[in-house]
Amino acid sequence: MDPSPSSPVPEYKPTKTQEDQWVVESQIFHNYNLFCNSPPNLQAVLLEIQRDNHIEYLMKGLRNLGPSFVVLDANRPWLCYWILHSLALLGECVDVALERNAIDFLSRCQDEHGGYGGGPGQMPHLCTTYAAVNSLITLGGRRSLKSINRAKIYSYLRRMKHTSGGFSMHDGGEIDVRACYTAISVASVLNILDEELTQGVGNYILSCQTYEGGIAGEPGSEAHGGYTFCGLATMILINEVNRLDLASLTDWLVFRQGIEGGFQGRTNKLVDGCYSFWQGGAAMLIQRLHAATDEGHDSAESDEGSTSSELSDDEESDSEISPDQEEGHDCEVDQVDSASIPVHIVRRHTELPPLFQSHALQQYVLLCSQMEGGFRDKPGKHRDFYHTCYCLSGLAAAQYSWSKDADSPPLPRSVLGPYSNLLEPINPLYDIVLDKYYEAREFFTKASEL
Ligand SMILES: CC(C)=CCC/C(C)=C/CC/C(C)=C/COP(=O)(O)OP(=O)(O)O
Ligand SMILES: [Zn+2]
Repeated sequence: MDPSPSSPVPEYKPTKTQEDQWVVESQIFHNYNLFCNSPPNLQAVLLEIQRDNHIEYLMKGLRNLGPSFVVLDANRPWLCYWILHSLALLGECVDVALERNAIDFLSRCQDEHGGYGGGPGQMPHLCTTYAAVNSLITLGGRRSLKSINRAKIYSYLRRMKHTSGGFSMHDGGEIDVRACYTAISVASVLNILDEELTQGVGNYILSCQTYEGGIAGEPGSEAHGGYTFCGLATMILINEVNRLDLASLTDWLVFRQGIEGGFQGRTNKLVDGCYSFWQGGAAMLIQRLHAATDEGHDSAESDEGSTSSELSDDEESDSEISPDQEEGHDCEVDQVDSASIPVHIVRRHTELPPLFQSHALQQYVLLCSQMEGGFRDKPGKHRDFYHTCYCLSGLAAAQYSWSKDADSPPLPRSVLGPYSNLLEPINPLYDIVLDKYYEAREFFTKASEL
């Protein structure tokens, strides 16, 4: 039927997001076309991690924080972490002078009542506390680890604890899933996690899982990759992951990978290199949870049959799943030695393939986010240390998401490009390079025994 002249078909007007999507897709596919139409020797170069350029960019950034890290802003512990962790992923150490400078600067950010601020004299904040602690662990060594005042951090975390079960980002600050993650991650890695801190956290995170399956920043908000990583990692660290609807979380997460190869942070938004870690790291955690329950079984069979992702505190008791856990009900935190969970996560490997298209993600990071030094969100954007850190962390998550066991490196087929692209392995729960995590674990276990 002809449309009536009195009601003409409205002119099609794309939304701003659709227009952005077309521009981004055309830029991304331009990069991919360039790659496909290049001779093999050039293709090999395009897929290579430009290690030297990245190291130069990162070292310059570290030095530019100032001889005494005097740049004025509230983000310096974050800058330290993003740069130091990126260097560690690339297998690079910093020299003694820079290391001392970083330790001294971070010590000056430590508040007299506990926690770290964005700079010396600034109010302590959970995000900068997380960034400072992860930086000092990444630097490693006695001097660095000893500089962290665990007793005061514990009292700071207790002060940030809110009656809702969550945490405030700072005195009088907002309560959200980031605050839960940063508080629990710091407490866990420093070996000061106890029931006073974990109480009610699971309920709070659970109230943030949305109808889509992902996790939002606060109850009633939209599911987002950043918060999904934070919520999932927190639930694993407090040993309550079983309470989440992991099936719908997994569905939501895997559909966030776009045809561009990268991940988007939320439905109908653009892909962005930093979600390589927030989504890719979360996918790696879910895969490790499967490994935890699949151990000793045929993976395909147990993939269908397993209903619980609860982690128990020793290898033998892995099969002892209580009827409650079997049905996915609440679990009892105090039965479990939460301190052993982070090691279980990194020790358990699986022959299950990654939950996402690992090569496609690596291709996005290498061909679209990688610059002559540093990484970016997407073509057309500038590089920065945040995206460099999370593109590299996501790349590591993709490379290590398919290895046969904890002690063997990934097979060459898991690594896109030359095998020399392989980065250092991480503990995805904290996003800390694995050998630095083990060093800190040993140090803070002994510190507790004293
Ligand atoms: C450890 C720690 C503190 C983690 C933080 C996690 C994290 C990255 C949260 C994301 C915050 C957020 C709502 C971004 C949306 O930005 P946007 O609207 O610009 O981006 P989008 O379009 O991709 O959603
Ligand atoms: Zn981003």
